[in-house]
Amino acid sequence: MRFLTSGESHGKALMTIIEGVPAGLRINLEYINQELRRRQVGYGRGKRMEIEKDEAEIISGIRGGYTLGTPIGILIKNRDWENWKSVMDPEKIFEERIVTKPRSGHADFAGAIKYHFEDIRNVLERASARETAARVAVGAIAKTFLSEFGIEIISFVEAIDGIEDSFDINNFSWDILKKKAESSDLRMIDEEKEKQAKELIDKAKEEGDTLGGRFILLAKGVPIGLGSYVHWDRRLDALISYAIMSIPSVKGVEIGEALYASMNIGSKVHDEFYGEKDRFRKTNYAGGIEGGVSNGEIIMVRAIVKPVPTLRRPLKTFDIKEKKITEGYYERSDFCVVPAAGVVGEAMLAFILAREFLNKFSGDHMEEIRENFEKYKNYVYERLGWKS
Ligand SMILES: Cc1cc2nc3c(=O)[nH]c(=O)nc-3n(C[C@H](O)[C@H](O)[C@H](O)COP(=O)(O)O)c2cc1C
Ligand SMILES: C=C(O[C@@H]1CC(C(=O)O)=C[C@@H](OP(=O)(O)O)[C@H]1O)C(=O)O
Repeated sequence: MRFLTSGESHGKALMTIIEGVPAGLRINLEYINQELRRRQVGYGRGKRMEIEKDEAEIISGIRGGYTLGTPIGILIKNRDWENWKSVMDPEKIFEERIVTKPRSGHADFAGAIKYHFEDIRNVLERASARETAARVAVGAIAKTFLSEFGIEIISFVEAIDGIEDSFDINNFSWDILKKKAESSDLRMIDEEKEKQAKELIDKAKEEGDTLGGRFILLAKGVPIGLGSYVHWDRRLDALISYAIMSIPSVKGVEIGEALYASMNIGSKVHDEFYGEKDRFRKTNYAGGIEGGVSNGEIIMVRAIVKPVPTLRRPLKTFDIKEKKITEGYYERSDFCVVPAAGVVGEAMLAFILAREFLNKFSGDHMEEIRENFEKYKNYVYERLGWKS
């Protein structure tokens, strides 16, 4: 399974083609749109989200509600394009709106030099995280596929700036976590902490600044044996890190409680076997992956998100036309994107897990994959002495 996306932030639309989705998977368009909405809302978003109302248009690969096994094409229109038609004209250059002042923290500077552009807009249009809407549509399909095999993914915000929620991978309720994350627009679990974080975001907004934080992704029901230890580019932890790190503004990825483990002795952090079907390990500091292979425990990924770079009180910049240090510029921006980035994280994790699941239990139709999976499940039960 693979996908490509195309589209500029203020262009006509975003597009994606997902290839390798097996035939016979039931697709619910409303579910895709629901996922797109989850990415759009979230405390700390700016004015652009008041313009956009992301909706997926299925172009190909799905008929009568089921996948055909052919490439799936999806289109998401940019409502804001109406306001940018002339600037984004594919044929005429719009001289009056050329951007020559790179914003620190964006691809603006390095991108303009790398691609020989005089107009930084050529960089920022594609480097923009607007593209992540297309990824979320892909993720909705991956999640639909995974749910057929009892695999579920959730995310929540663990920290905004210095305000931290506490999370214990060894002792938490999946249902409570999921419900709390979904019932709030900052996706934090502790109500008091969330209140404090919102106040901090409001303050940053007032002062023309931005905030970062962390989100956590959890995947439950992942079978033993996705990924592999046999080659560097097949390790599941490496594949997941790559995918999560590709999200704009994510600057760090941690699998399980790696930082905690690095500061503690081995006997405290390696997950001893307990042996029961409902509690096979005593702890899950490894976050469900050992040696690059899923071990049947909940997969845990933590992502570190930087404060978004466009500031209402912009930093000094180097004008690439005038070739001198000057004042930066500001149009509009989000103030905090940690909750939205978490939803994109779910999509990327879902894609990697679906792809690796298909690598292991491959088939052209869902029925074939189901058969392969059931056979393997029986084998695992037998190996571990469990009753099915
Ligand atoms: C959903 C989402 C929305 C974002 N919105 C903004 C924004 O409004 N303003 C901004 O400066 N950066 C925003 N970013 C982050 C930038 O796209 C990102 O920091 C920039 O492209 C540089 O990439 P890097 O941070 O990965 O190095 C957003 C990121 C995400 C995931
Ligand atoms: C459009 C989205 O996010 C955009 C991501 C983004 C950036 O620099 O990454 C900058 C902003 O774009 P604009 O300058 O048009 O307001 C965000 O709104 C989106 O998430 O759908």
